Amino acid sequence: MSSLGSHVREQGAAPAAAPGATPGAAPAPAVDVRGVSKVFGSGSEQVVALKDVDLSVAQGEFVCLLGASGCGKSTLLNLVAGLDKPTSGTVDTHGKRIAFMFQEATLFPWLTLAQNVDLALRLNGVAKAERKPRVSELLAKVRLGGRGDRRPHELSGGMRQRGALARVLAQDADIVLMDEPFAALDAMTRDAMHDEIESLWSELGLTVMFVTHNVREAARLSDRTVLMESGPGRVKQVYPVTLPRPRHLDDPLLTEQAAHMTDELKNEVARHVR
Ligand SMILES: Nc1ncnc2c1ncn2[C@@H]1O[C@H](COP(=O)(O)OP(=O)(O)OP(=O)(O)O)[C@@H](O)[C@H]1O
Repeated sequence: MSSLGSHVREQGAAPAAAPGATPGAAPAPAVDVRGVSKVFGSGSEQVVALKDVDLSVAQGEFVCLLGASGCGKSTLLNLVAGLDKPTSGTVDTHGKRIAFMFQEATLFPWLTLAQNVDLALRLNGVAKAERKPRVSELLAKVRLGGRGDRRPHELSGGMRQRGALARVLAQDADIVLMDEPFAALDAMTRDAMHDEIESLWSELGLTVMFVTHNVREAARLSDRTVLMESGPGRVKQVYPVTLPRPRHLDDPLLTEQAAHMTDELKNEVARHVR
């Protein structure tokens, strides 16, 4: 483990209290990654995707993972989701419910938006009688009220991601893992989605781990941004982002914070492509 890794652990032990938490109470952990390494393949084909990663995320915390392509961000999310197992080390999510959101909205194209959300509720064990009002409520929450009869191809990219968000909410998750969810959206839509996810996160007390290549997005959204290094993937630096919320991308203080992180990221990318 690097000394920066231990910095993460200290940070994770006592971040800002979660929205709705008892004032002064230490936030409970939602995710504990301890000494995690992940190796793919073997022999000359072997890739050490992660090495000795330590990271704690508190309940209600918003953490962004930033780093050059291939530094293991998605691998780390997959391990937290339980979709894959570490080669060594442990990942503990304390029995919490986890939902995943990807860059491409994973809506079934042959179902309407309402049916997509209904299916997520059904898979979550919600009784039929409760589902219809719940679908309407969830679509209203992501500002898609009245669009439930549309199929995914009839929606804009931003609307599809809102639909994906409604499906995430239908899963009643405590922890939401987001892998570059807004990367394919235009700047204006992305901006609106930032407001959306921030207000849902705050209202519902979600714990979010959010992968991005976009430094300003990380400064806009996160309580802490974790910069990862590549070859092998490790935690390089952790940046607490303490700017008041709601934040605005054009806030000079946010620009300043992002510039600081950009310098480190540029060094990291340059080191990787050398
Ligand atoms: N299933 C797999 N088999 C073999 N190698 C893999 C597998 N999954 C990931 N890798 C390798 O592990 C490393 C980390 O990949 P990962 O996708 O986690 O990085 P990333 O930081 O999310 O990249 P990007 O930003 O480009 O999405 C890369 O070298 C990748 O090629």
